[in-house]
Amino acid sequence: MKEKITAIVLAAGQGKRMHSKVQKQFLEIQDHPILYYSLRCFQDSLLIDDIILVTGNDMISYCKNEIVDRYSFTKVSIVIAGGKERYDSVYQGLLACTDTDYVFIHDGARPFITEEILERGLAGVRETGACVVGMPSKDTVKLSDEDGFVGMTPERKQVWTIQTPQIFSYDLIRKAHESIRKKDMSTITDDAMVVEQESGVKVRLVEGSYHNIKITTPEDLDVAEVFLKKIKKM
Ligand SMILES: Nc1ccn([C@@H]2O[C@H](COP(=O)(O)OP(=O)(O)OP(=O)(O)O)[C@@H](O)[C@H]2O)c(=O)n1
Ligand SMILES: C[C@](O)(CO)[C@H](O)COP(=O)(O)O
Repeated sequence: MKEKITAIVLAAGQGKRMHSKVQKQFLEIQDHPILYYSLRCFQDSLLIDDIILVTGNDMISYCKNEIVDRYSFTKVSIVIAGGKERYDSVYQGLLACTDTDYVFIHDGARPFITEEILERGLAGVRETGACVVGMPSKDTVKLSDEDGFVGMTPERKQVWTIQTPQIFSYDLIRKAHESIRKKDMSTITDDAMVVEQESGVKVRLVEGSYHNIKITTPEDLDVAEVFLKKIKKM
């Protein structure tokens, strides 16, 4: 039987670091909400069968009417409410999956994914069941000690900055979430950490792109405008 691949797109965050009235995933760049761009990529992708859109309880109608229906995102099978933390929203997305073999978990605040990134992610997840996209760090990274001094400097060629999508075999990520939810999750900032901590499975790193930024603070909007203008010219 053909395997089923689901994208879980996260749009339930408050965007506190953006300091805007409208949550950042709904801010418009080049006439479309930021959330539109990643949904467009998943909708058009030959790899993706369905999309679960996770948003705030108060934004479900908006997402259904102004995003899913308006842009005919027919692969969106359900729009559901997320939770307080990102990992709570991911968990709600996982619970909403039906007969899924692989999940692509993606930040709705990352508009610049491409079909090539999805292809690399799918090839990567087939190796062990867990794959994250990221890019080798262009900066030297230092870990601070508790007093604000340099604790250590990892060798740069081993340092990657991590993006989304993060791609998993459904059973693996679901079991890892069930297991970690009984513990302290306060240090969990991405999906791979859940698998790293709760299973012996190695997570494959594949290249995303340096364009695949997360819109987090106001200056990211300026960068996104420039990237989009460039993409539109291509
Ligand atoms: N409870 C949450 C928190 C985050 N997200 C989503 O996860 C992605 C990455 O999170 P981040 O950039 O940290 O978004 P926010 O939590 O909205 O930002 P902030 O931390 O500045 O409040 C975003 O698409 C965001 O909407 C989510 O679905 N549910
Ligand atoms: C998952 C993530 O986008 C990978 O870079 C990131 O860790 C999300 O972190 P945030 O604290 O929600 O910005």
